[in-house]
Amino acid sequence: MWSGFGIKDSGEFYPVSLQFGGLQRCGSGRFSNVYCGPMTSPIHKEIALKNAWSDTETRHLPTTQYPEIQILSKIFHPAISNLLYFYSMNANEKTVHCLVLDYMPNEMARLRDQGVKFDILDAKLFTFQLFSAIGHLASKNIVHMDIKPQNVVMDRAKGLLKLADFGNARRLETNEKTGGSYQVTRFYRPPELLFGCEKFTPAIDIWSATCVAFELFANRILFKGKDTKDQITLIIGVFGYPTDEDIKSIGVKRPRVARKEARGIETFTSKMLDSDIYEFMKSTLKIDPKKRKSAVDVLKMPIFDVIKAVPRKKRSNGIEIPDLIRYTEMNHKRETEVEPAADIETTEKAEKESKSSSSHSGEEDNRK
Ligand SMILES: Nc1ncnc2c1ncn2[C@@H]1O[C@H](COP(=O)(O)OP(=O)(O)OP(=O)(O)O)[C@@H](O)[C@H]1O
Repeated sequence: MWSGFGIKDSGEFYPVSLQFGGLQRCGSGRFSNVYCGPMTSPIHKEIALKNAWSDTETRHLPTTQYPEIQILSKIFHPAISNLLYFYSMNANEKTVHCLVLDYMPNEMARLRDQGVKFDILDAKLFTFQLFSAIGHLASKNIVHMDIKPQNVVMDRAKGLLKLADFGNARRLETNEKTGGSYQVTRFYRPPELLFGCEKFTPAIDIWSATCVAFELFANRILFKGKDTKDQITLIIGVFGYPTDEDIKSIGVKRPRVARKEARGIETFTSKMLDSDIYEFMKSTLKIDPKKRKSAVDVLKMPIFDVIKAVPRKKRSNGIEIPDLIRYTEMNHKRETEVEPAADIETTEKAEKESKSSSSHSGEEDNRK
């Protein structure tokens, strides 16, 4: 039994006792272990438990103020691996923040590495969900900042997708700088960051999500640069050297790479014959982030008509396309169990109890 917190619709936390069945490790990151299995109390549900720690200035923060928890407590959407509960524990003199998240059985990057190919209908279905997730984030002034296949989890059989890993996500109003070229995994990094711009904008996620969508449609990585310069060269090879207007709008110096004529995204692959797919990509892969279509506008494009068609189409596995009608709504209510009224005293008590608990699996003790 763990003393942790639930999250109210308002984003406030309330104390709650948490219990799990046998959890198995199902993923890991540089500063996290992820376990999957059943939660048995206060609700019965398959969950992913992310045990995360940090080696930066955030390492002594109380769990309620841990940035990933702060961000996740402000969002809730069916295409996001939502934070359901959280608690903390001490391991090796570190605070380990334990996030109870919506679970999905497949990671997109692993499917890709296993050679799984998506047909056009499924690629559209998953792209629609990815863009509805970032539409929700933009409506809450949040930028994910690390959209890539490793952070996209799916239930491939049911045709469902969720965006995961909010460890790099930022709120726009904080006015922090992005750190330019070092943010967002290289293949998915938009031109403005490659050129050294340090502003956060939701358009960063639009570029990255389109690169992920391209992988769903074409089964290969769009821009696989060896380093920052090579990444810029590959992008310029398709869209041409940035115009003076683009450079001025982004507010950076001209990139020092050879000038190239634009080949255009259509010539990049001959297999994707559906012109709606190119229209979508042309509207989101713009060098100037201000010219990229927003996620909400992307969701209205003809590429997704087939996903919205009634009666719902059957996918190649014989299962109907899931009902995504509510995905374009940006305000979803959290499905909470009983919500005991949280007063400050009980919240502080739960945090103390939670901190004094020992490691969930012991593995976090051995990782630095
Ligand atoms: N909700 C989930 N359902 C299923 N698996 C998940 C879920 N969340 C994360 N995982 C798995 O755990 C892995 C690591 O999770 P996550 O990316 O959140 O950790 P991280 O520490 O931020 O990783 P990194 O260091 O790569 O940024 C994911 O790549 C995925 O395989």
